[in-house]
Amino acid sequence: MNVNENKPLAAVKAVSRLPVPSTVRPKRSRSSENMPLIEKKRIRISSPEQHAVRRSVPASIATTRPKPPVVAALPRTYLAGRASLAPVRHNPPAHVPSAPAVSRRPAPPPTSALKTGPPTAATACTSKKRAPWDLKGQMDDMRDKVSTYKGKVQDLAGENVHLRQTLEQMQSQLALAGAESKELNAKCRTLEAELQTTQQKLEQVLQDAAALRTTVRSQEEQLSIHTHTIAELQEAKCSLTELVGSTEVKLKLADDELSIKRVLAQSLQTEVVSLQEEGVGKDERLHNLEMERRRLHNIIQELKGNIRVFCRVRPLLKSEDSFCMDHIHFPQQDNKSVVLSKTEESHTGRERKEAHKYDFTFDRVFSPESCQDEVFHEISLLVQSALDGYHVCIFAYGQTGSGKTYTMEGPDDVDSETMGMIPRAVRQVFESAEELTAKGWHYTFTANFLEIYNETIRDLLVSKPEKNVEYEIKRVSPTSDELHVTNLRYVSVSSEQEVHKLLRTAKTNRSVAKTILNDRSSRSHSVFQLKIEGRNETRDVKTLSTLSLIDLAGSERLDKSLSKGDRLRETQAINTSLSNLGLVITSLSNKDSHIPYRNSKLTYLLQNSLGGNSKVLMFVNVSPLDENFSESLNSLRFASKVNECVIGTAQANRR
Ligand SMILES: Nc1ncnc2c1ncn2[C@@H]1O[C@H](COP(=O)(O)OP(=O)(O)OP(=O)(O)O)[C@@H](O)[C@H]1O
Repeated sequence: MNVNENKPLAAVKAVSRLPVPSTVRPKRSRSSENMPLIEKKRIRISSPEQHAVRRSVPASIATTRPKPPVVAALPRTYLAGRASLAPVRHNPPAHVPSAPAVSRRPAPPPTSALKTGPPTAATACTSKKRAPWDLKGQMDDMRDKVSTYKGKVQDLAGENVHLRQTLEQMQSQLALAGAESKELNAKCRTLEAELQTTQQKLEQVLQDAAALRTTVRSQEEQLSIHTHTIAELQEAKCSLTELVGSTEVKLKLADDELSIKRVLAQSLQTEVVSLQEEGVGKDERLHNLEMERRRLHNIIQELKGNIRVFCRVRPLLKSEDSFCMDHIHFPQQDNKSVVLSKTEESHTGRERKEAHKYDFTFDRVFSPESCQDEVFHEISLLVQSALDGYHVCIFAYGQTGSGKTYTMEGPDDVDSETMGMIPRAVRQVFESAEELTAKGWHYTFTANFLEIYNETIRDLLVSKPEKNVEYEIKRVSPTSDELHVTNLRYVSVSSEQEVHKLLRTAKTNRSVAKTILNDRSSRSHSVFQLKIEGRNETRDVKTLSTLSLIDLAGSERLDKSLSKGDRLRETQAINTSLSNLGLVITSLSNKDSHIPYRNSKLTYLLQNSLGGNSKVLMFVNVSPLDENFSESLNSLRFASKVNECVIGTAQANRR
């Protein structure tokens, strides 16, 4: 631009001879000077940025943002134009007030505007070129120009005034806007604080809402459960209602039935009373019949003899196949005879003598074929007597190995068929006692099991006996006939099984002793006693009896056993006690004033069971072996003697 500034002046100097003051000659660019004024105006007005600025002003006024200072907001070119008093036609003042609202970042002025300088007098005259000599014309032109410039200056001054007013307005608006801004800031802060509080509250509310949602969910679950339960309950209620309905119907029917039955019951009650009266009479008759049965039963027993002897010959064992038993015969006519026969040679041995026969008759003879059940059948009435209040004593006598233990207890591998007299008697006692409860009888039982070896007593129910324990036979009291053994174990039993348990214990204890002391069991008496106490409270009757079941020691003779030392003493003791048993029975039979019970422990212990007030049964067990002929003969002779005895009439022990 500066390059072009001096060019018009040079041109003026070159064409004009009139002095032209350099001060009034404005510097103009050649391009600007040559540009028509209207075109310059068009450039300014048509500047799109200016249009944009003007258009944007009203829109900017609407915002609440603080307004920028007017001067700062005006484009530089705009101000520069004014400062240079450029002969540009400005927009009317009416548009100016909107200038303050121009945005802080106005659009850059057009480059053409920057390059445009104010029009010079020379450029104004270019259209009408005066001749160099036409100084007057030139002067007129200059005057026109001056007046034109004056008018412009006036316009600009007016515009300036207007702009100042606008500026003041804008400043006041700015102050207002500042105050408003402060107020708005304060409000904003308040609102921010409120917003913060609200946000906190919102967070709290959200948390609460989350918790509530959880609660709602659980409540919903519970609700669904409850709903389900309610549905079930309703179903149950429906079915119950139906049930109640049907039950009510049934109840009504039952009520009707009940009233009918009440009438029936009344008539039945009357009948019962008459039957009860009848029953009392029948009870009385029944009791009398029971007592009569006992009396008759006793008479039968007495007729059979209060001491009876059964003979039993055992069969040959498998190990005894080589032996024969031709010497024992059982006559066919009855079951009460047994015959022993033996052919004896003469002294010279040349001639054979006739066979000797020894006939024996007993209450019952059992051949080797007889089974345990058959034998027990014959003694069961006697066992029944024990429950009726009679002392009953059953013992087995015979030589060792003749079958005493088998008869009384059974074999080692005992079963229901081979069970001996003791377990069978116990079973019958308990079964009969049970049956008699219907007739008002109640029984209690006490059991003991002992053994007498070499005249000393040992408790078979005690596995490990204490040393130096004395077993003495004594009266229960000085006035009582009842006996008891000191330190002996008396076991209260209430069932057959309990007694069987005791029998097993005794068997074990006996077999232990047998091992320790060379077949001691054969040389000892084993005594099982069951004390039976009965009471009939309605009749005020009591009974007391003892059922004694005894397996005696082997009765072999001293000369045959060739015993020495301890064995001799054992044999002597056995023989003494067995012969004392015979003596007692004989004395009882002879009704002697003195009965030698005290001669042996066995007879002393059994005195009540052997005496007049008891029923005695002796098994004489016989071996089938012919080598035992003489022992068998002795046993049968002893049994015969016993069988001949008649012991006085037994009395039931009733109180
Ligand atoms: N009636 C019988 N039927 C079958 N076997 C029997 C019979 N009697 C006894 N026996 C058997 O004979 C053997 C001897 O019998 P048991 O032991 O009973 O004699 P015991 O007289 O008791 O002898 P001990 O005096 O030594 O005790 C045993 O094996 C036994 O099982």
